[in-house]
Amino acid sequence: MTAAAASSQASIQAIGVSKWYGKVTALQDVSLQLKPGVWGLLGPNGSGKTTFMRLCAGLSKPSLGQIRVCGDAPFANPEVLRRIGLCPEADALYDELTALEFVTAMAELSGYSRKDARDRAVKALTDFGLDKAMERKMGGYSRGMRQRAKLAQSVVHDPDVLLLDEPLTGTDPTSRHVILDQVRIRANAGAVVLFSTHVLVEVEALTEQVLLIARGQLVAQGKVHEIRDLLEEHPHHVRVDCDRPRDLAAAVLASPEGEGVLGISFPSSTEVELETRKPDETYSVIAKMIVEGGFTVRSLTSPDASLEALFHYLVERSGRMAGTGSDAASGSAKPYQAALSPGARDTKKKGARA
Ligand SMILES: Nc1ncnc2c1ncn2[C@@H]1O[C@H](COP(=O)(O)OP(=O)(O)OP(=O)(O)O)[C@@H](O)[C@H]1O
Repeated sequence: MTAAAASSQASIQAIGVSKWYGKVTALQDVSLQLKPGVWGLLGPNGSGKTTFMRLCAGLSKPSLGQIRVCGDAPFANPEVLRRIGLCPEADALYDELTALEFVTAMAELSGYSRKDARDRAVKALTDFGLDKAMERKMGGYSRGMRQRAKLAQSVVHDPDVLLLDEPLTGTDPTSRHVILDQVRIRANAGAVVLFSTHVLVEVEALTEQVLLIARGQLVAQGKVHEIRDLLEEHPHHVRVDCDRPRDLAAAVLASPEGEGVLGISFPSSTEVELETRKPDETYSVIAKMIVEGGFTVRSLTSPDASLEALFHYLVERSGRMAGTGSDAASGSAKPYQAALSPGARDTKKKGARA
């Protein structure tokens, strides 16, 4: 590593990165470039978030392609590793140690003297709201406290690149507030913060910049509002559990506002499920028909209100567009990041209707 690279700006770059574990493809041809700021890495379980974080943290090497952190490969590269902080998803703490002992030891591993390491540990633990509990053994900590101890160790050496794998897992609203504040402070100070989660609202509270990953592929990259547009664009399902589901379906279809409905099915004898491209209109027409027809409704739900549905939709659609069928993990589906890059919104819309 050169002196120039050692002082280069904080960044993460992936160039055609794939990672296999035996026959399992955990990541497939991921390319991206991240500058300072907070980046939300969104993906359902098993989509490759942790694998990507581990590659960035230098804990493993890509099977193909290159990862560069601050301009250089992180694997077995102490100069780069010194600039990286990782809060792993796994809850692997030493229960017999106090948080202060643990975070001090982590700072010493980063090369600080015992005294400096301890001072830094006290500051990091205080920043994460553990000032009163730092001398207690972590075995007695709640989940949220354990999470904050892990976060404190990830920032104790003031890293330029902060990798946070599902950092809000098991935290209560107060802990979340503290954690999100610290993430903002680090990003404002010039760090690249990669924040993984499967919950869109967690990211929305922090940043506009989102990377969507599914089945190991980067399926979309853009601003939160662009992702929201995609959510609106993809077919939405509304399920109603009521006394006369077939009559309700007929009433909705007969109404002029029911024209956005693309399909109807009856998952059980008391349920009707409508597929629509215009969820707002469909919700209002259902409500109107329920009142006018005097239906008795037990529940009205959307089975795909979560991001999970969007991931499946994007992966399937990108697979169809690339002519590879729905199993994008085994095909060469084109990710959406190009379509979602600034100035390319029209391309995306055209592609969406193709
Ligand atoms: N060490 C490993 N050996 C074999 N397969 C692995 C290994 N690590 C991950 N995988 C597989 O790679 C894929 C991606 O896993 P990864 O843990 O990166 O996903 P994730 O998005 O972090 O999931 P989660 O949200 O559940 O943590 C999964 O199919 C997983 O089973």
